[in-house]
Formats: sequence, structure tokens, C-alpha cells
Amino acid sequence: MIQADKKTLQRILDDNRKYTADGKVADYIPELGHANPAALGFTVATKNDGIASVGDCGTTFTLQSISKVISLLVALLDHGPKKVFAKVGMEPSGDPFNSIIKLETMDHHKPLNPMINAGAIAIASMIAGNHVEERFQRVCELLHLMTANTHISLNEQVYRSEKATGDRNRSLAYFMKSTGIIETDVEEALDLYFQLCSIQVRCSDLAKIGLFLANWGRIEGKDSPLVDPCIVQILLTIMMTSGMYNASGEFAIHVGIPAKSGVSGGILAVVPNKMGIGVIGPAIDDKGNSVAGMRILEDLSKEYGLHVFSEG
Ligand SMILES: NC(=O)CC[C@H](N)C(=O)O
Repeated sequence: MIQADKKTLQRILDDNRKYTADGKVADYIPELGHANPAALGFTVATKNDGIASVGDCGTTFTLQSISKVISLLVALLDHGPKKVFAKVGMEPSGDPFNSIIKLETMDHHKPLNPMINAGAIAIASMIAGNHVEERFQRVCELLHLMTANTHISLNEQVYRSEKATGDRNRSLAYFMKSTGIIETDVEEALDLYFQLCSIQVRCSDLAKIGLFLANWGRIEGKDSPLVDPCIVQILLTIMMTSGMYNASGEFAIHVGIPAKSGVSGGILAVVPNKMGIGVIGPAIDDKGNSVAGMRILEDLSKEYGLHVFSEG
């Protein structure tokens, strides 16, 4: 269906190109500022119907906050939900992704969820490994398995740029160290977080990660899951409630599928049991979400009836 329907996918892309003009490329991490604001593309990877890409899918970009889903997955594999959620909450924040305001006032100073920066830095501090490089490699190896693409690796320039300008994240991390949320070396947690945000991918990689989650942790064509489906259920639920930062509620109403965005303009979306979708559109809104990318997902959801709360 998806291959045969490439015309529909192309129409959805063309209809939404105009919205790239309504956003801006993030430049608070200077290296991200080089992205082309007019770029737009997406890949759909389906369970039984192959994979199709339209638009500027050759564009490479960094995961940015999309990496938060993968870090959470690895931390859950390492420690289990009980230990992980003792340190980080499960509630939507309603605040910007890099907000510091609730850290002091929340119960036990827990960051509200793993999809905001504070939560993701705390999660990074829990990823097991002898040193940062080993921890980073563990995450990359999992990505290689999910995508069958062993080329996925660090974008060194973005990493350096982010590390040089990441003072807000540094302040979040040191605050969490002072309250005991971070128990390990704070600089190492930050370094790993910056590296994970700087992993370079294409839309097709995101779509395959999405399909892996849509398949409840199974690699296409393999029967036994690589990760416990209960863990995938946690990831999808947190993506649904918090994946689009303080626009998660609106996105859930209009699109209705679990998704995670990043300030590079990428969006990873999952239609459980059906497909994974990867979108790139570097022009983002003031909440950090790709403007045209969200419109594409809304159109795909309406065209194919993907909203998870749909009349049967
Ligand atoms: N929303 C995002 O994608 C933020 C990730 C970015 N690396 C940051 O820490 O600021």
C-alpha cells in the first residue's frame, strides 16, 4: 500500500512545504544554524508493506531530543522501571524543554519526565558502562540493530558546538547533583547527554526506529523481541504524553500517535502495530517542534486513520 501510495505521500509533502516558512532553524546551538530551513522530507516504514520516502530524505540531521527515547530505553534495560522512575517522574511538564523552574519545587526535586532536558540528563547519568565512550557505544549499538544501519554515529561538530554552549544544561545537571538525583559524575552525564543529542541520522533511520517500537521491540522479520514489550509500552506512553514538550496535548488531539521531536527539526512517530515514521523539517516553532513536520503527521494521521483513539 505504502509504495503504491507514493503519490499520496508526495501530495502530503507538497501540501505542507509552505509551512517551512513559518518556523526558524534553531541556532542556540550554533552548528544547528547551518541547516536548510526549506528542507522537508519523510519516510514511512510499515510492518508488512515496505518503506517509502519522499522529499529531502537524503538530509542528515542530529537526533537532539529524539535521543531521549533511546536513552530512556537503555536506562530501563539497565535498571528496570522502578529504579528509573525513582529518579525521574512520568508527568507532562507543561513547561519548555529546558525549563529549570520546577526542579526546585517538585517532590524530591525529581525532573517531571524523561523527555525534558533535566529528565534526560538524569537518565543519561544512569546508563551503565565503565566510561562515557562505552556508554555511548552501547546506545549506538542498539540503534544499529534497530535500523540495520551501522553508519549511525556522532556528528563531531554538533557535539562540540553543543558542549561549548550548553550552560543551561550544565546548570540543570549541577542542580540535580546537589539534590542527589544525579549520583554519578556530573560532567560525564553531561558529556554523554551532549553526545547522544549529536548522533547523526536520516529520516529512514527514524522510521526504522519507529517500526521497531511499533513492533513492540522486534526487529522486522524476527520473532522474538529484543526488548521487553512492557518497556516499549512505557516509551510509547511517555512519548504520547510528553514527546512534543509543551505542545504534547495539542499534538495528541490533532495527530493522536506517540511521537518525539528534536530541535534539529526531526520527529520520530510510531503507529503501534503498523508503522514507524521519520520526518525532517528544520524550521521549528517556539516550542521546538518542526512546523511543517507536525502538519505532515497530522495529514498522514487523517489520510490513513492513524489516531490511536479512533472509532473501530
Ligand atoms: N529540544 C531539544 O531537542 C533539545 C536538545 C538539545 N540538545 C538541548 O539540550 O538543548
